[in-house]
Parts: sequence; structure tokens; C-alpha cells
Amino acid sequence: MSEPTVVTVTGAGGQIGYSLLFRIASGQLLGPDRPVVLRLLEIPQGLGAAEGTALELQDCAFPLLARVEATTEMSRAFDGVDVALLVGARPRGPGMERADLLAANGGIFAPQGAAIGAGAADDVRVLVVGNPANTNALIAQSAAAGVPAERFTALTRLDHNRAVAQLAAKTGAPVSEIDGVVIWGNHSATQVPDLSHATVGGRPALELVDEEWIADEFIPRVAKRGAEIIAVRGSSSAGSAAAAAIDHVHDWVNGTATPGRPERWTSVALPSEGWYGVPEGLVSSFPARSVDGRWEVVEGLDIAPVWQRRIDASVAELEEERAAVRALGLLG
Ligand SMILES: NC(=O)C1=CN([C@@H]2O[C@H](COP(=O)(O)OP(=O)(O)OC[C@H]3O[C@@H](n4cnc5c(N)ncnc54)[C@H](O)[C@@H]3O)[C@@H](O)[C@H]2O)C=CC1
Ligand SMILES: O=C([O-])CC(=O)C(=O)O
Repeated sequence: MSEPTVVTVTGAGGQIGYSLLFRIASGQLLGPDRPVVLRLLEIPQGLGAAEGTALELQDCAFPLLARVEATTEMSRAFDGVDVALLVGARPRGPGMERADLLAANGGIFAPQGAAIGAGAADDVRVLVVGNPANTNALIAQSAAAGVPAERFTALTRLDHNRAVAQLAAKTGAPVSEIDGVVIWGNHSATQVPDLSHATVGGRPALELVDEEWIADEFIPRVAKRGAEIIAVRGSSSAGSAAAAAIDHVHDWVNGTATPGRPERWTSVALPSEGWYGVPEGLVSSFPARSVDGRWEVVEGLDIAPVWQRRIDASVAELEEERAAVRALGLLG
């Protein structure tokens, strides 16, 4: 067995944390031969819940779980961290947009980014889940001196999975037959779930579903699914968010290629290097493959004007969020 991988989960006492930790400890995050040390970071009010979960994790006797520690100290939590899942942040309630959380949550991510810069392993991988995830990732990344920007990502895999599931339901195809879906932009109601490159059992999705369904049902359903879950469930999505976080890190570490689908891609929010005209530095969602442990954005896809207008609106929102957090003094 290899040396254990240090995985830090912030907000470990919360609802996503509770869905996430058992799956990480059982090997579903990294693979069946990778032992893990779990570090659970909480604020004092959440520490008891995290400590209780640590006891339960021990009771599972997971063969891959080398150690679990709960702490309120950031420097301890991020010391030598290989994979950081930044979940800890307030969720929204009914009637709120995710951007309404910027003032409440933005302040969490600069100190955590700085602590990652100070203590993390050289090849740390960071996934921001706490909302508004893209701009929180930007805040953390800008505070993490010495860590390459590409090591910071935000979660749009949940949106990607939702889009795949909606297309599967509409066409009657199994999800395993769907490929080439893309989420562009922000993890918000302006996000762009794009089917123009998608295939269903090898056939272009655009031959199977019409533009009206895409514009009037598919896009709003996927983009507003978080609000739908809040309305129906009474609190924001947790199990599906944890599952998407697992998928994201699993693919980052192990690659996106699968048997028979070497070119498979997924959607990842990461600091733009100017791809598809998205201003440099904005943490925006792109189609990406993971190759040799690094994300590679899929370049050169044709974007029809109708999709480009939608993408532009989401990127404009990300620029507004960046201006807002800059004004709050949260960008290094
Ligand atoms: N990007 C995505 O796709 C999704 C993002 N989310 C977001 O994930 C976040 C967490 O959601 P839940 O687990 O449902 O919330 P929750 O309220 O159940 O748990 C959040 C936990 O974070 C802790 N916390 C707060 N500040 C902290 C800090 N500075 N350091 C460490 N821990 C801290 C709290 O004590 C609490 O235990 C929310 O912001 C939510 O909006 C939720 C679903 C999907
Ligand atoms: O909608 C929310 O506030 C939680 C979230 O990000 C999602 O479910 O996509």
C-alpha cells in the first residue's frame, strides 16, 4: 500500500460533509488501493458534529482509513494536505440566489487559501464546493501564495450530472450512453448547460430533442435545480453534491478516460487562461479532460451564436462577482 493521502474536508460537521466522509474513507474518492488520512476542519459550533462523525468513521473499520482528526485550527487542517475539499460555508435558503452568500461566505476563503499556500503538499488539489463556489475559489486561489492557479477548482460537476440525467430522462437512454455535455460559466442560475456537442448512444443530441425543449425546459431545469431541491426538500442538496465532489476529484486523480471512451470529458470550473474568450483568472466552467493528473480544457469546440450569448451573460456575472469581492477587499 502507498503512503496515505491527506484529505481535508472543511465544514465536515455539515450535511454535505456527512454524505462525503464515509465515501472518501471507503475508497471511492481516490481508488481502492489508496489509504487516506482524513482531517475535518470546523468552526467551534460545528466541532461536536465533526467529532461525532469521526467516531462513526472509526466504527466503520474502513481498511483504507489510516487516521481521522477533527480540528478548528486551519494550519493543522491543511498541513501537508494533498486534497482539500472546501465545503464549509453557509447554504442559501428559499428565495436567495447563491451570490447573496458572497458577503457571508467570501471571508472564509481568503484565510483558508493562505493556509493552503503555507502548508499544503506541492501537488495539492483544491475543490471549492461552498457557494458561490466559483468566486470563492477565486478568493482562495488569489490568497494561496506559491500554489499554481490550476490547482484551484470549483464544483460544476453537479450541474453536469444534472444535465446528463435530464437528457437521459428525456430521450429514454441510459446515462451511460450520454457523452459530450458541457456546463459553461458560473454555478448559478446563469450557467449554460450546453447540448450542442452532446451525443446519445453516438447520435447527436440535437437530432433527438428540439431547440424549444432545450431553451424552455432543459436549461432552466438544470440551472435552477438547486432551488428546486431547496423548495422540495427544505434544505439544499447534499447527497448529490457530495456525489459530484467525489466524481470531480476521482476523475482529477484517476483520469477521465474510461474503457471504450478515451475522449470522454466532464465539466470543471477552473481559473481561465483565456479559453473561449473568458477573461483570464475568472473561475469559469469549461469542458475538460483529466490527463496524467491535470485538467486540460477541451479547446476548439464550435459555439453557435445562441449559446455564445448565454455564455457571455454567465461570464459577465462572474466578472461582477469578481468586482464585488475586490471591493470587499477579499482578493489578494
Ligand atoms: N457547488 C455546488 O454544487 C454546491 C454547493 N453547496 C454549498 O455547500 C456549502 C455547504 O452546504 P451544507 O453542507 O449543506 O451546509 P451545512 O450548513 O449543513 O454545513 C456547513 C458546515 O460548514 C461549517 N462551517 C462554516 N464556516 C466554516 C469555516 N470557516 N470553516 C470550517 N467550517 C465552517 C458549519 O459549521 C457547518 O457545519 C453551502 O455553501 C452550499 O450552498 C451545496 C450544494 C451544491
Ligand atoms: O442551490 C444551492 O444553493 C445549492 C447548490 O449549489 C446546488 O444544489 O446546486
